[in-house]
Amino acid sequence: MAVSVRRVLGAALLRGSPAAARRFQATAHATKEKWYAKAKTSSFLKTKEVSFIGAPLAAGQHQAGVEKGPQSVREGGMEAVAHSLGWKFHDVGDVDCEGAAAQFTGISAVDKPKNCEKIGLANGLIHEAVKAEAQKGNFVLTVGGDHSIASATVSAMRSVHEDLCVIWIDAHGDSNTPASSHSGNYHGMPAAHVMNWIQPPLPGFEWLKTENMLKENHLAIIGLRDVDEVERELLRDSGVAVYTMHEVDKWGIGQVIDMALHRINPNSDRPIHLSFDVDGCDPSIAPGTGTCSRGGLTFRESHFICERLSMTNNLVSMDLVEVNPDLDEPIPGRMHGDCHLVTAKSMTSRLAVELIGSALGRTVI
Ligand SMILES: NC(=[NH2+])NCCC[C@H](N)C(=O)O
Repeated sequence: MAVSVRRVLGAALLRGSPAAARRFQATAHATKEKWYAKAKTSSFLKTKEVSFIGAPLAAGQHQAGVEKGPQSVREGGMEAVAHSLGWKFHDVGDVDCEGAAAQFTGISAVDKPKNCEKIGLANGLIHEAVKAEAQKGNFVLTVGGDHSIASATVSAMRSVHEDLCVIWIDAHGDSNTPASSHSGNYHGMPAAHVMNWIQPPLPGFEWLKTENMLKENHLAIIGLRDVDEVERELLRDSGVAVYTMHEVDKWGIGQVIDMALHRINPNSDRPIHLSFDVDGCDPSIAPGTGTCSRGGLTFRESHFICERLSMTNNLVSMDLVEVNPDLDEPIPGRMHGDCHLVTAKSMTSRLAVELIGSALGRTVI
């Protein structure tokens, strides 16, 4: 570490910029973080082991195919990538979302969200699986499925880590209540639900306890550009730290992440969960998802988020959601810089594996 800092400092001085060198030194000192993520795990983890949980839930939206997300990430080389970064990889398998949902056969007690009881039952299983893996002290990687699963994963992580804070990457707020939602789709509601904005309690979600919900000021959402009217008011009036694409344009992703972390984790002493919706990325790099929105995060901005969070040494878990292989586009051709361990067949699945790699500590040098 010392060598690399000196090298960069030296380079800055050689370029005749002592101010830049001082700035670099100040940042290195202030963040108290190591520059190489590869060798370490989060200070909140007991092991350098990833638990991979497949959560093939599709009932929170209407496009078929998103249930194939976990398999596409597995086949895309996830295990090999994790191994190359020094992690043991434990594939827990897929949660039986369909089986759980099939247990509800009646007519739903509510109009909105659609499929409420079915999603609640499936999410209950996901919640238990995530909690069990987190209790072992492993890094928990849950691959969706649609973003509905986040109320299960966040509350499970929160039940193990009381101080948990969450970075939520998304084109959408996912902060609708049944009353504010136009679509009635639950994948537009999990953030609101896990912050206890939805009353009365939803049928099927009896496992979701108030003590495992997230405080508004422990959530930061980044990448927004497609928000519903009432949802906008809800977010504006809340304590959630919201950074839309406007803020990303204005400040750059580096500043935005630092501001977000400062809001939700000011003393860098809280464990962090990353809930990454691939539709936060621009459709030009992530076309295989159900609710695309133009003007999203670039390839580098998306990776920077994962790299930066890995470097905090506080990242304990991650969701990667909304990859829909049926809507995806083929990879146009291999490039020299492509990692040979990533064997995904289509663009968005490939991006998902690569982003998880960055969150697990992949660095250029
Ligand atoms: N996780 C997602 N892709 N959410 C999209 C939500 C879209 C819209 N705001 C809705 O509530 O229906």
